[in-house]
Amino acid sequence: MITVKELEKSYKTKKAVDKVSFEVDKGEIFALLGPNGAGKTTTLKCILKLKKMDNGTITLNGTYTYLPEKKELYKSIKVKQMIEISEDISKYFSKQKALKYIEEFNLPLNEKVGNLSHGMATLLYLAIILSENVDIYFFDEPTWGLDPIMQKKVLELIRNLSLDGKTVFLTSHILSEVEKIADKVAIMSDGKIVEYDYLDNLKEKYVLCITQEKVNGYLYKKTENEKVFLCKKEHAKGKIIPATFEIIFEALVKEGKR
Ligand SMILES: Nc1ncnc2c1ncn2[C@@H]1O[C@H](COP(=O)(O)OP(=O)(O)OP(=O)(O)O)[C@@H](O)[C@H]1O
Repeated sequence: MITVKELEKSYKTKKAVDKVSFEVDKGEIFALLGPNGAGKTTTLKCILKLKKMDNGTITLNGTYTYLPEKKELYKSIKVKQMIEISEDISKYFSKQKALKYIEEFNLPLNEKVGNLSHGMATLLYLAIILSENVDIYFFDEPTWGLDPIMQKKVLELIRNLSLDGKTVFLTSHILSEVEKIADKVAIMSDGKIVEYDYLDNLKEKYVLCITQEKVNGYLYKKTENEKVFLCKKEHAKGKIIPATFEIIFEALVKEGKR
């Protein structure tokens, strides 16, 4: 549903996205991960044609909607008017669904959007996006600023989209939530993709090993008399222990910045 090949984008002298390629299939949840400034939002904006890419090819097969990183909405209107406006401007929007989400998210229909808390405004934006019947859903940091209960609910709703055959592209900093829902991930560091695979494969592929020998991998930690490496299973030496997704992420990002 989404194909990105050799995408490049620079801001003046800063190469924000450097030859990024990946594919997302129908019904998949794909997570683009990386530390602050890695190039995730720029990649997403190039895909959505909100930014002009310098090089590369992008193919999008289907209708789509987008939850931006900055969740800004009209402040002076009420929540229920926001729903009515959404119905007017999008042919894919279901008012009935939106009202169901508004209730599920405990949002006050008669409150002005400008009076909602940061988390409530995010939930309103999510209610609108989730009420669009499209093929592909793009979410830039969908659970940013939400409490743990709402975070869980939103993750479940995103998971349900894929169970309905919808395709999901999300960016996130929260690895534990990505681990719960993503099928496939790409880890970005300094504009480049440093790892791209199905999440299950990724966790199978890497281990930590503690040894004094030289290892074909990434030095994760060093103490006085030991070195801990993250490496692919076939390169492991010494004492081998499983690597968590968080450790894999940290080691690959550190290496990517070198
Ligand atoms: N409009 C812009 N002008 C100049 N540089 C920019 C602009 N937008 C982004 N950048 C730079 O491009 C790089 C990638 O930024 P981007 O917002 O894509 O990262 P990100 O991975 O989404 O980060 P975060 O997780 O903090 O949102 C950063 O170095 C950033 O400073």
